[in-house]
Formats: sequence, structure tokens, C-alpha cells
Amino acid sequence: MKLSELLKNIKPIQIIGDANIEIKGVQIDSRKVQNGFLFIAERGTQVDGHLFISKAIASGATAVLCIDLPKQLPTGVTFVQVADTEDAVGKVTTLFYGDPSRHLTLVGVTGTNGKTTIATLLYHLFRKFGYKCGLMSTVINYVDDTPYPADHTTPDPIELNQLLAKMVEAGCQYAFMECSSHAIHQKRIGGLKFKGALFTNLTRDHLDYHKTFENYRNAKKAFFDGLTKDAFAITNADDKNGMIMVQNTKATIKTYSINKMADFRARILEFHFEGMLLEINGKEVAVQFIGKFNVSNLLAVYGAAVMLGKKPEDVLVAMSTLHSVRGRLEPVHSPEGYTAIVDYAHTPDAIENVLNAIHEVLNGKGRIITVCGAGGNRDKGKRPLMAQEAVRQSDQVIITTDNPRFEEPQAIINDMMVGLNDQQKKKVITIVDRKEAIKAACAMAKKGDVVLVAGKGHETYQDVKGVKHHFDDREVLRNIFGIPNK
Ligand SMILES: CC(=O)N[C@H]1[C@@H](OP(=O)(O)OP(=O)(O)OC[C@H]2O[C@@H](n3ccc(=O)[nH]c3=O)[C@H](O)[C@@H]2O)O[C@H](CO)[C@@H](O)[C@@H]1O[C@H](C)C(=O)N[C@@H](C)C(=O)N[C@H](CCC(=O)O)C(=O)O
Ligand SMILES: Nc1ncnc2c1ncn2[C@@H]1O[C@H](COP(=O)(O)OP(=O)(O)OP(=O)(O)O)[C@@H](O)[C@H]1O
Ligand SMILES: N[C@H](CCC[C@H](N)C(=O)O)C(=O)O
Ligand SMILES: [Mg+2]
Repeated sequence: MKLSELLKNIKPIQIIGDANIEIKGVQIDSRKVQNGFLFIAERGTQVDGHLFISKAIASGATAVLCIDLPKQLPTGVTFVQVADTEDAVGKVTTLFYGDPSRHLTLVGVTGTNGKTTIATLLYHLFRKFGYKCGLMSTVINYVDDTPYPADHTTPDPIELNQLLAKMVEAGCQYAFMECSSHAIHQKRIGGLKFKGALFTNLTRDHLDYHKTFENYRNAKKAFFDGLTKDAFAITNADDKNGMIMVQNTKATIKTYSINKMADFRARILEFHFEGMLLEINGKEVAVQFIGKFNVSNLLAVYGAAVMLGKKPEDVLVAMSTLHSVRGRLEPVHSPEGYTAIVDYAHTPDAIENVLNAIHEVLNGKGRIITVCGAGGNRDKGKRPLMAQEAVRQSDQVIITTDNPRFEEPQAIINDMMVGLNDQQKKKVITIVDRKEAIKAACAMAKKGDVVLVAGKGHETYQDVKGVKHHFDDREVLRNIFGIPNK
């Protein structure tokens, strides 16, 4: 594709060299540049991509898009100077990949918790309706039924557009994706056309990156600000930031709620460990999920499906056949008659919600033993709050390790313990080794109890100093219970 065509949605300050050259690939990472590529220099959080311009050229880049021009401009390379490469990267990359989001119906989900659940359920729902679909999620990406591993909640702009292009090529009509606050802030989703955007909720997370809650909220809001008039925005009226999200959007606004008047409303009629009986917009439906927060997630799914033109009755029938997403309130039953639940709760709010969900079902019968830790090199402020939440709603807590990354596991545990007074500490023991912690929790559990193993969900690793060692909470539990691994 010609360089000039790739630039049609941006306004360069200047172009030095031939804009009619043929571009064979686009890269933001000099290490992946090949002959005939356009290299885009991004100012990252760790290093400045401008430092790698000469490397990219040595690897064959014939065009460079950057903010600052190098002092010496090598001949035979076209330089495109822009005010902001982050703003340009998505807009340029998506054109290189054939503008895939305009050839399918793309729906994005943002918010602190619930993104993976909602995006995954929409993918399964629309497959049940007989469509080919794509999914981009924290757990896994799918192009129709072909899985592609996911490193991020939202891939970088290159991988993201590559995946979307593959979806178009495979004949997918719908794509559902998670939009993390990092991705929105870094404009990884720049240039994409969304038919719909969903908001789940906003509670504290990632303040290491965004610094203030307001910045974090504004990053999420930017997603809705960028929607076009023909799109829909579905927001959670039960969340105090729900209406703020859609304050400045041009899209058609719809709301969902368990408590208030809204376009999509639910009442909980019954709940058991196997599922709940709900009333959604006046119609009864039995679902295979537990937890009030999953009612919100299902309402978002229902609302999106209806806004995408599906008949409400058909959506409810299909919804009743959906089941829990990997590592999200996933039960593993012990032969002794207690239940272990693996859940990805890794924020104070998610821990609160998941424990609420378990209490709703236990209804005062049976104790809760919680195993949890906090990730290294992530928001430190959430650590004491996570411990407090776990202690408040559990009978016993075992604080352990969860991806220490480049921090000392014991230091992270200490940060969590700071949140507790002497009385609360009586309920807590700390065991650095996560497998031992899970074993200890199981040894304490009796028939009717619940062991909640929180924080890692679907993850199959323990990230220690940049090395991912195999570790799977579900596998550890099945081994303890002597039941075969799936
Ligand atoms: C903090 C953060 O979000 N960083 C992301 C960001 O990288 P960065 O801007 O820090 O990159 P950098 O390392 O400073 O490098 C700057 C530029 O120089 C380039 N470079 C670098 C080295 C070199 O030799 N040559 C070269 O060209 C890099 O490719 C990059 O373009 O942009 C990259 C490309 O999109 C991401 O891969 C990277 O994710 C890192 C690995 C990460 O851990 N991100 C996490 C925090 C994240 O994004 N998480 C959210 C989910 C969170 C949630 O919702 O729970 C996600 O979407 O997954
Ligand atoms: N609507 C919700 N409200 C509050 N908590 C939720 C909700 N949905 C799920 N959770 C809790 O949050 C955890 C993470 O859920 P999920 O993976 O769907 O969220 P996510 O937004 O994709 O998270 P991430 O930012 O890590 O990608 C779940 O394991 C559950 O404990
Ligand atoms: N997407 C989140 C996941 C956290 C999961 C938890 N297991 C941890 O490692 O902190 C993050 O990268 O912050
Ligand atoms: Mg996710």
C-alpha cells in the first residue's frame, strides 16, 4: 500500500521524501521491522522509540513516522513528522490492514471489572445465533473458532489490527473486544469504528499508571467521547460513574440497572450455586451464573444483543445456555463436599463482589476460607484494601503470592497486612508459596464450606522476575482433590 494512502486520516506537519513509496508493513517495535516497513516512533513509558529510528532503518524501514526528526536524514527514507505519534499509530495501522473495523460490527467493553466476562459471553451468544465472530480478551483471542494467545487485555495497535483483518478474512460479521484504560489512553484503538460501547463499572485499579482516579475515569470516558452518532453506548446506571461516561458521547445512550428504572432491567427472583432465576425486562430467564455482579454483566450482554437487532426472546433463550467464563467464579468440587471457587478478583471491589456472591448462595451456612495475594509492580494502594475486603467477609484468610514480578513476595504480603488491625490479623495467616497456601486452605475446609482462590483466575503462570513459571490454581485444586485435569 502507498504511504500517502496510509496518511489520509492524519495531518502530518511535514513529509520529507517520497510519499508514493510502497509500504510493506507497519511497526512500532524496531526489532520487528523488515524491508520496506514504516516505523512509527512512540514515546513509551520505559523508553523513547525515537532512539530506535536508526536501528529500524538498518533493518529495512523505508519510511519513519515520528515527532522529532533525526539530525541527519538518511537518503532513500521518507520521514513523516507529526505532532503526536500515539495519535497517529492506530489511524495509520488500521488503514494498512484494510480498515477492518469498517467491514465488521465491532463492540468494545470497558470498565474496571466485567470486561472479559461480557466480551466473552457476547462472542458465545452471537456464535449461538450462527454468526462467525471474533474476540479479543485478557484470556484469549479468537478469529472465528481459531484461538490466538493473548498477552494483553487489549493488544498493541499492530496486533489488534492484524487480528481484526484476520477476522474479516475469515468472514466474521461481529467482533467483541475489551478496551483497557491503558489501551484507550495509549490510543491502541485509534482509528477503529465501533458500533457499540459498553461500560461496566469504575473502582480503583491501575493508579500506578493513571496516578489519579480522575485520570483513570477520563481514560475510560474518552472511549465514549470518541463514538460516532450511529453507534450505541450502553452504561451501568447502578454505577456512580455510569452517566458521567456517556456525558459527552454522540452515540445513542442506553442504560441497564438492577436497582433503578433503565432501558434494560433485571430482578433477581432466586439464587443457588448452580445459577439464578432472573426477570429481565419483564420476562423470566434461568441463567447458569451466580453473583449480583453477573446480573449486571448479563444485562449488558442482553442490552448489546438487543441493540444489535436481536429479538429479546431469542436473546433470553440463548443466554440461558451460556456458562461461566474460565477462571471467573469457576467452581471445583472437592470429594469431601466443600466447594473451591477460582476467581480472577484482583481489585478490592472485585474481592468484595465475589465474596458477596458466595455469601448470597451460602446464606449463613458454611464458612469461607479465602486465599489471595496482590500483583507485583502494580498499584500498591490497592494491596491493604484487598486484604481488608478479604478479611471483612471471610472466616479465614491466607495471604500469599500472585505474580510478584520484580518485587519481593514477602514485601507485597507485608503491604497487604498493613491494612489490618490486630483483631483482623487473628483471622489471617501468610504463606508465601501459593501451592502451600491453597493446600492449607483445603486442609481447613469442611463439608459445606467454600475455599475462594482469588486473583489468578485463568492464568497458568506465576510471573517471577520476568519468567513465567507454570502455575494454575484450578490444576492445583484438582490435584489436591485427586480429580483428573481437564
Ligand atoms: C505501561 C504500558 O501499558 N506499556 C505498554 C506500552 O509500552 P511502552 O509505551 O511502555 O513501551 P516502551 O517499552 O517504553 O517502548 C517505547 C517504544 O519503543 C519501542 N522499542 C523499544 C525497544 C526497542 O528495542 N525498540 C523499539 O522500537 C517499543 O516497541 C515502543 O513502541 O505499549 C506497548 C505496545 O502497545 C505495550 O506492549 C506495553 O504494555 C506493557 C508490556 C504492559 O505491561 N502493559 C500493561 C500494564 C497493560 O497494558 N495492561 C492492560 C490491562 C490492564 C487491565 O485492564 O487489567 C492491557 O491492555 O493489557
Ligand atoms: N460486573 C462486575 N462488577 C464487579 N466485579 C465483577 C464484575 N464482573 C466480574 N467481576 C469480578 O471481577 C473479576 C474479573 O472479571 P473480568 O475478568 O470479567 O473483568 P475484566 O474487566 O476483564 O478484568 P481485567 O481488567 O483484568 O481484564 C471476576 O473474577 C469477578 O470477581
Ligand atoms: N490485567 C491485570 C491483571 C492482574 C492479575 C493479577 N493476577 C496480577 O498479576 O496482579 C494487570 O495486569 O494488572
Ligand atoms: Mg479482562
